[in-house]
Amino acid sequence: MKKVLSIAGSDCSGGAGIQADLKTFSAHGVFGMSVIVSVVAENTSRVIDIQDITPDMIEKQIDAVFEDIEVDAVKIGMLSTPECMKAVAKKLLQYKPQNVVIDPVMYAKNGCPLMNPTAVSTLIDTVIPLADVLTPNIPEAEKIADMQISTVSDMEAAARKIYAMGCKAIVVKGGHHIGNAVDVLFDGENFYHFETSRIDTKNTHGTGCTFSSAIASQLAKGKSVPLAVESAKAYVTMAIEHSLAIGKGCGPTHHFYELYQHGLSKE
Ligand SMILES: Nc1ncnc2c1ncn2[C@@H]1O[C@H](COP(=O)(O)OP(=O)(O)OP(=O)(O)O)[C@@H](O)[C@H]1O
Ligand SMILES: Cc1ncc(CO)c(N)n1
Repeated sequence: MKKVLSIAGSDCSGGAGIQADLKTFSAHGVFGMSVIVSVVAENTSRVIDIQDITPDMIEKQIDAVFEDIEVDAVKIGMLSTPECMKAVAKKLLQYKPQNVVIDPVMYAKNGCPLMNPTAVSTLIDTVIPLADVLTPNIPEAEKIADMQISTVSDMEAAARKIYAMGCKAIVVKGGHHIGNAVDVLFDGENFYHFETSRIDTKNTHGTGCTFSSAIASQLAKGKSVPLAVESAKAYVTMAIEHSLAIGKGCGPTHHFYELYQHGLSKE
């Protein structure tokens, strides 16, 4: 069985973060592991507080996994401060895992900040160059590329600009756009567009976590980057179609075995 590690924050309400990652891994039939970087007291409506795990403890969790288990892919989510980023980057440079998917989480769906704004330069200098696939949403891509994004060609321009920062491929996600949900992948050579109709729901908490974890799962199983992104887009679309009206705010995506079994090939 392929083994995939999530390095991310914990969402106690279960819809995003480490919890969404582990559910996505299970639905893909890969063995999920987790290194917790921050504990977030949050729900579908708001973030109440964040407690970062110490850099030393982040490093020790990563050591515990890598000294014992062969890791086929890593998904990285919320890294709230430069200190957390540096601890994770140091260990990635030490263990050099394959198939690193980085979701540069800055805000929750309800608009609450999850990354300290002063950490953007550390994200660019130390984290982005470690990504095989980077998956910013539009507001994140705007911050990283320092430009406004209003059209699909702006998404392409931002993808080029961020690619030049050292990641091997980038997907600018179109969940925050209007009209169809278009994601733009750039691998340094080609652009690929993955487009679906926009699903009319407010229950999109954790879509980005679901998408990046699905990409990591598919890369672990040997798919190329474009095929892994295509399949992850199909997975997250189904997970949004079946999303749950849980809580008072933006409800979570749904991961269930039947969805995987009937909707996607098991491979
Ligand atoms: N309403 C929607 N209908 C169809 N697809 C959507 C919708 N919202 C998001 N998506 C898709 O979900 C995936 C995640 O994109 P999105 O931009 O929502 O990520 P995100 O903002 O990082 O998510 P989050 O921060 O909640 O984890 C993308 O493939 C995007 O196209
Ligand atoms: C812990 C965590 N990571 C990521 C997100 C982004 O949705 C969230 N809301 N919470």
